[in-house]
Amino acid sequence: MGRGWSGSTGARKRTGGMTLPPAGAPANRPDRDRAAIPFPSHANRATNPYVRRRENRMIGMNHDFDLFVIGGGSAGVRLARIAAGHGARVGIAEDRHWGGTCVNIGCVPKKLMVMAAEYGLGATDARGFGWDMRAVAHDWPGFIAAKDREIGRLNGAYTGLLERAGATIFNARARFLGPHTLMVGEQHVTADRIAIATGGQPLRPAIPGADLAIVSDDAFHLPARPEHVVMVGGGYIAVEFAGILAGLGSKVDIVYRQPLPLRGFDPDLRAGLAEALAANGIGVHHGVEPVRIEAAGARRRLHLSNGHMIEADCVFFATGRAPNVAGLGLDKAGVTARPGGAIPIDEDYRTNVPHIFALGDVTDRLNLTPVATAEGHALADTLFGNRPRRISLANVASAVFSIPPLATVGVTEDAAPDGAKVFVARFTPMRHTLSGRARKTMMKLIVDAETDQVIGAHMLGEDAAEIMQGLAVAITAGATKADFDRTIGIHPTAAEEFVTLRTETRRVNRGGESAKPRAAE
Ligand SMILES: Cc1cc2nc3c(=O)[nH]c(=O)nc-3n(C[C@H](O)[C@H](O)[C@H](O)COP(=O)(O)OP(=O)(O)OC[C@H]3O[C@@H](n4cnc5c(N)ncnc54)[C@H](O)[C@@H]3O)c2cc1C
Ligand SMILES: NC(=O)c1ccc[n+]([C@@H]2O[C@H](COP(=O)([O-])OP(=O)(O)OC[C@H]3O[C@@H](n4cnc5c(N)ncnc54)[C@H](O)[C@@H]3O)[C@@H](O)[C@H]2O)c1
Repeated sequence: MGRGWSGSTGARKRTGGMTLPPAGAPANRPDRDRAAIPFPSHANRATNPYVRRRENRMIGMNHDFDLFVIGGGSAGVRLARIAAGHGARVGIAEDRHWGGTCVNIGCVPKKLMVMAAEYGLGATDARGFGWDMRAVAHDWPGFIAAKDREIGRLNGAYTGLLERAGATIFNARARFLGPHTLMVGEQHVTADRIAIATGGQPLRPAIPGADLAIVSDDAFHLPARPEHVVMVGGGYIAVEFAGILAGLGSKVDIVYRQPLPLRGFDPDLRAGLAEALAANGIGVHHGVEPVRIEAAGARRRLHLSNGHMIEADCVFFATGRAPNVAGLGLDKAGVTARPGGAIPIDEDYRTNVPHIFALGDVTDRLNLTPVATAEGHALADTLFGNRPRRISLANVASAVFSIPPLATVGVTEDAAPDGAKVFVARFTPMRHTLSGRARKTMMKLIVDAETDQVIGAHMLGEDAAEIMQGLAVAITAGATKADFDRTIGIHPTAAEEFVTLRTETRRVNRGGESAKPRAAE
């Protein structure tokens, strides 16, 4: 390379064999996290056909790197370490936190916070099982410190993974100077190929006083739990943090524009979640928008489109995210982006400039960590692993870690083909027969009437995310309702309901009303 990668960028490089956790992997599963992917790094360079081909032809040898990745989040880290493992000369820049949104200010700390809230609610529920739980109190600063220690451990794990895979890491911001040239911190770097994996950031509505609100980035480091919070938005983050904060003892109001939360999810899940929010003591204000925020000392007044005002300690915007492209210098490289910043790509993650790729949230397709990591892995295998492949975004399961959680895979009832069969079960889960908590579980299957294939599965209730992962395998494999019916359940579980749904609740009827009334549920 002819240059030393040290100094102001803080770049480091080490090589060696490697095992590692996937981005966002829960840290309490060390054995599973140690994926059996060896990274003999430079040994790979001798045997890897891509490297041999490239070195034979000397393609790209006048550039510093075969691949430079901008962004060390879920997509970028996976791409960089797999590409380096295939023997490519890889550089990667991250200017904020290794592991990106998911590890630092997203999935992982959020899930720890959900768990914290669930312990408190569980302690209350335990009374129904004979436990004396009089002294239940939560130590917010203690919990945040414990959470931060775990996130710090994961940050170190990510840089370690990259270094041991043989990638050169830069603790610096990168921007384009030209199609093959980047400014990384204070250094010029050139690369044969460049991947943009810069993720996204929270959006604030353009209303007066918007800066008086917090966004999800702030919520992970609040010095104290706000006593009263107004969540604005009805999406993933709004309902997840409403559950977290209410579970930890805050008074919570949630304000959203639609009649129900979680637009795009199955209508029964949405209705069930709205009921669950209210049952958790959350004030639900639907069909309204925020119009302005004003400060009243340390308190905040949120004025709404219906003329009402809510005064609280904190207004929390969870009103969507926008791709991170500001200051990237896309124009210098000739890369085009859509008006909101999303970078359009083809099926092989190529932007309009063939040697520049984009993946993960910056493309604003399906903004989930497992999608970002799968894209990174597929791109690395395609470019450097002699294994061209694409991933399918059909039947990607997802979960919302509300309290209770919900999870989904495949089509919703709204999107199901005419005549599809709908099976619904709604019941009080066993634990709440004794806890006394007014909480229902809802499960639903949607079956194609012609092929008998199960084309959608939806659940609201405890363990929904854990249960749905297995159903996603069945649906991806094309399981039919007859396959579900011949599967013997595990008793006593809630999950067994998915294999004992025998009575059709209704049919999708695009011509008018559903064939059977919803009351049949
Ligand atoms: C609160 C919250 C909760 C979430 N929960 C879940 C969940 O439970 N499950 C799930 O699947 N998904 C969840 N997500 C979504 C998930 O976090 C994202 O889909 C995922 O992180 C996207 O990965 P990425 O690599 O595309 O981007 P990111 O993880 O955002 O990584 C991009 C990185 O690029 C860096 N960067 C940006 N510009 C530059 C530059 N010019 N130079 C150098 N570095 C740069 C950024 O600092 C960032 O670290 C959640 C998101 C949020 C906000
Ligand atoms: N469990 C998970 O997998 C998980 C969790 C959190 C986030 N995520 C990802 O992160 C993305 C961002 O999450 P999010 O909750 O911020 O976005 P979202 O798109 O899920 O929801 C945004 C909400 O804000 C509302 N909104 C937008 N502009 C508004 C305005 N001006 N005034 C009032 N309301 C407005 C929308 O109607 C919607 O209800 C998600 O779409 C998802 O891809 C995933």
